[in-house]
Amino acid sequence: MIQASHLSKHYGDKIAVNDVSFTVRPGIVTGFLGPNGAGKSTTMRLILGLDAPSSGTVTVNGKPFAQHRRPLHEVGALLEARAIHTGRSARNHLRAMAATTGIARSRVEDVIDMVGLHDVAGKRVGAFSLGMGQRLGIASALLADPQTLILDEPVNGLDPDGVRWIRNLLKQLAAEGRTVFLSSHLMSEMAVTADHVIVVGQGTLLRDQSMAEFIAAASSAAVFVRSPQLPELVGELQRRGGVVEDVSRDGVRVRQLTSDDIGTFAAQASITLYELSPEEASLEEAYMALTESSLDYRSIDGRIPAGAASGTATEEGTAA
Ligand SMILES: Nc1ncnc2c1ncn2[C@@H]1O[C@H](COP(=O)(O)OP(=O)(O)OP(=O)(O)O)[C@@H](O)[C@H]1O
Repeated sequence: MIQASHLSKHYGDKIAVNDVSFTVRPGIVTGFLGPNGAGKSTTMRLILGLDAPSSGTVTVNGKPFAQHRRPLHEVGALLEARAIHTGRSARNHLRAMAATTGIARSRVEDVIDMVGLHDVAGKRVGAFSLGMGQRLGIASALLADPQTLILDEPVNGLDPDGVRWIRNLLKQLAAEGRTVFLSSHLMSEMAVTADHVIVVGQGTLLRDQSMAEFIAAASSAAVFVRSPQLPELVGELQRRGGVVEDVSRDGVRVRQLTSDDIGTFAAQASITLYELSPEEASLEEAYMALTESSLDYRSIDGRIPAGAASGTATEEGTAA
């Protein structure tokens, strides 16, 4: 469990994190969302004791990270943009980490297998692709079998196979009762990975709620219906209090009635339905609606300038 309480971080007069309080619970995947510069990486660094808060506190399993006797057994982390320029092989890199943290050598082979690096474990890390580097970073994070995982943009640089692999891995780790906290700009992926979302904008907490609640709040509460008996259906639904919009040859959008109501009323009037779809916003739509006003890097024509694009280009992932 990660608990932030009135956490703030200032760099000179720049407020990176502004009085943020939240709890990241075990057993689920929690997504950390926000525009570029919103304070996500800073918050993660504060959790890991890599930076000191200006005020407030943040604890992992009840204590500040640095006060744990064996911190790497408590928290595994993958942070962005710190390349490992080493002539060592992946296996030797992990063995060196294991030796300095009192972890059995056999565990190194376990994590190599777990992250799918078996075929390249003898290869020099400096020659790794971005995706291989990310897998090595994840292996490093998992090495001490920690209860809590903090991952900054873990899917960065992974191919579709790698993205699916990490999604399943994170869900499995959460199902084992671990705390999993990850940031990503890839909304479609976050939507299918995270159960809960914490959204920040310009350093402040904008939302802390379940994925389902976050999406439902942005959804229109309309239902799209298709029927070969559209005129009869429209008449029936209006009689029952439905507000009917966008009638076309394809179908109709209905408000003020639920999909259950519409299905029941259509059946009672012996009207055939071909489709009955509650209209739900995507995570991207929900996120954009919330953060539109807090984008730091909007240029005048609305494009994100080069260098501020989502997903930070890292050469290789690494573990804290
Ligand atoms: N060491 C630092 N010195 C000065 N300002 C900093 C420092 N670290 C971060 N900042 C500033 O704090 C703000 C938050 O940055 P942070 O990297 O935490 O955002 P982020 O949400 O992780 O962004 P991204 O999605 O681009 O990774 C930014 O305005 C950034 O420029």
